[in-house]
Amino acid sequence: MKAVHFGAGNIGRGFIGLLLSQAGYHVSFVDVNEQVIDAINDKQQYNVLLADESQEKIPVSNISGINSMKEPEAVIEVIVEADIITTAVGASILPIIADLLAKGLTKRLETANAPLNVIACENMIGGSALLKDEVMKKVTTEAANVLLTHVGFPNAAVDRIVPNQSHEDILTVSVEPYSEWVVDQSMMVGDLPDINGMTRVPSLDPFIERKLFTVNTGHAVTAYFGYHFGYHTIKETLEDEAVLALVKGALKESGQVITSKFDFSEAEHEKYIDKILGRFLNPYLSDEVTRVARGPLRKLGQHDRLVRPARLYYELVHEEPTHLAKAIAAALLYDYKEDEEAVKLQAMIEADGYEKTLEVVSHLHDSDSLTKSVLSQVDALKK
Ligand SMILES: NC(=O)C1=CN([C@@H]2O[C@H](COP(=O)(O)OP(=O)(O)OC[C@H]3O[C@@H](n4cnc5c(N)ncnc54)[C@H](O)[C@@H]3O)[C@@H](O)[C@H]2O)C=CC1
Ligand SMILES: O=P(O)(O)OC[C@H]1O[C@](O)(CO)[C@@H](O)[C@@H]1O
Repeated sequence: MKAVHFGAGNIGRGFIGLLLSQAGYHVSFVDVNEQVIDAINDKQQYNVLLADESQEKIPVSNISGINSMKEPEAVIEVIVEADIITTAVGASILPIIADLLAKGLTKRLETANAPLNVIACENMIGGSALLKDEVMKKVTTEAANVLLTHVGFPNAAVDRIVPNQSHEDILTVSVEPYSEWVVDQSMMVGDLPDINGMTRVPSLDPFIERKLFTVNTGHAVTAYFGYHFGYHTIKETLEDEAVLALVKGALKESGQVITSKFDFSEAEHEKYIDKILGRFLNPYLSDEVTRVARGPLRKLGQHDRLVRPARLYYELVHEEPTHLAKAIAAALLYDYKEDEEAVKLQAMIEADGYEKTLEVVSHLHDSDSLTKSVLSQVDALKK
């Protein structure tokens, strides 16, 4: 069995590539990072280290790598032969990889018509659907009609904390022991063999929203407050009782949205939140606030982890989400110079002010209650 995985980074090597290899697939990693691809081809194996008291080392083998900048034709060839395709490249990169995917899938139609699933494993709602739209824009109408029936793009939620790595061997990756990969069964085509660690569900919405608006909301809120108050790591930030209270406040607000929208009880959701806070405090992981805060323009997007739960809170709970608004304010103040999106965000604020920036980045208008709430929290944080 053959798998093609785009993105040999932290989640690629530490989670999806690991599970696919364990399930018996040969994994062809596709990446633009020459050093990583050369190392994969040179060593043909790497280790995943579990960040807990066991420090278990899991060897991953039956792998190869392709540099898509240098060998696009080789990527097309592996797509032709693939039994499954996955990605973990970052939401903003999906439109870029759609180009090679479209070429590979078009060529595949000439020789093979076995069903295929393409699963985007990114932190966003509807990642595979977005990738599908991008691919469909790049193929002929004739090919698009065949792809619609032969290729599934099931949406997925992926959850495993994999921080920045600092091992001597560039392929070694430390991961938290916990992991969850949930895939929308209704969007799959054909018979995909069982993959240990992948759960199929009839509808993904409750799982992706619960995950994005708890794990990712909680993590992002911690990171933006952590940066604002001068902390370096997530754990250090949460050890400050005052910040922990702010994070818990934000999770209570997003939690009310989740339990109002979906069939999770409040008690069950409280346990879910506690478990996540425990994961953030894992003493065996050192996770920098600047990694978790990365990409503030994406994270301030209207459908993402801060603004969407805050807006839904107004709609469903009919109150002001003060903690989420404060977190959005902290995100607006995020000025880390080595983060390209943070630099752009600060340039926008400098040129046009907070209101206009919120309108462009988060689709919030100056008359929105959330805008007013965020602006007053910006003033409070700046004092
Ligand atoms: N690290 C984590 O804890 C988690 C990350 N995620 C999601 O997984 C995705 C990947 O995140 P990470 O693995 O942390 O990032 P990463 O930066 O470690 O890995 C991304 C990889 O994609 C590669 N890439 C960039 N452009 C490419 C292109 N055009 N073609 C092929 N490869 C390309 C990069 O070189 C890099 O190796 C993101 O969407 C993230 O939100 C989801 C859950 C957990
Ligand atoms: O910041 P991104 O790219 O959304 O992805 C990383 C996030 O995903 C997580 O693993 C949670 O799933 C956290 O580590 C982090 O908040």
